[in-house]
Amino acid sequence: MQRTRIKICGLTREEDVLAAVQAGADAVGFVFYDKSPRYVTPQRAAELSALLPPFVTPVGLFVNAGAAAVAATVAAAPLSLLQFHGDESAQDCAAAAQAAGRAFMRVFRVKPDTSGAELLEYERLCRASSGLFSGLLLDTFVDAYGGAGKVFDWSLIPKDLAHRAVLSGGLSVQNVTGAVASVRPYAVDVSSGVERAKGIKDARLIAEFIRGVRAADATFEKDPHHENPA
Ligand SMILES: O=C(O)c1ccccc1N[C@@H]1O[C@H](COP(=O)(O)O)[C@@H](O)[C@H]1O
Repeated sequence: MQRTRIKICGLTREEDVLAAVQAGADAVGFVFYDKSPRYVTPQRAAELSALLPPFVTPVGLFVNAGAAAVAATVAAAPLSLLQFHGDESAQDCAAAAQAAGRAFMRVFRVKPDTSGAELLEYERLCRASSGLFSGLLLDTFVDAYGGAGKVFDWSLIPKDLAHRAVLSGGLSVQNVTGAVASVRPYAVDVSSGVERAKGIKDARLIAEFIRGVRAADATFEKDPHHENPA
C-alpha cells in the first residue's frame, strides 16, 4: 500500500502547527529565509517545534544560508531534517548538512525544458556528494525561490524517480489528488495552497489537502494490478 508522506511548510503560528498535526501531517516546515513572508527565527521555530508529538518531523528550510548559519539554526531549534531550497551547490549542501549533523533534501526547480535525464543526473550527483542526502524535492522554477504556488509539468518526472521524490509547487486542495494519482511521489510538500494569507494557514484547507492525498492513496490500494512504484 502506498502512503504518500505529507509536509506542510511555512508554519508561523501555534494553531497552524496543531492543525497540521491533528490532520495527520508527517512533517512541518519552518522557513529560515528572511525574504519570505513565512520567515521565522530559530527561537520561534523552537517554540513551534515544542508542540510536535513524536514522529512528526520538523524540517528547516534554507535559501543560500551557508554552513555556519545552518549549524547555528540547528543548535537553536530542534530540526530533524534540512531543506536546501536555493542555489546551493552539491558541495554547499554537503558542507552545511555535515556542519549541522543533519540529513537534507535538495530542491530542483523544474523548468518547461527540464529533461528527465537531467533530473536523474542531478539526483545521482546529490547522492554521490554526501551520505546525508535524503532525497530530491521538485518545485517549479519561478523568479522567487519558492512558496509561489506555481505548478510545473508533472509528466517531466521520470517514473523511476517519482517514487522517491518529494513533489511540490502549486499543490492545492484542487489538484493534489490528481497529482498524487498521476505522479505517485514519495511525498508531497505544500505551502501557499493551504493558506488564507501569506504565512497564515487555514486548518480546513490543511485537512482537505491531506484528505485529498489519502483519496489518491486509497485508489492504489483498490488497484493491485497498477504498477507499484516502490
Ligand atoms: O514557503 C516559502 O516562503 C519558501 C520560500 C523560499 C523557498 C521555498 C519556500 N517554500 C517551498 O516552496 C515550495 C512550493 O511552495 P508552494 O506550495 O507552491 O507555495 C514548497 O516546497 C515549500 O516548502
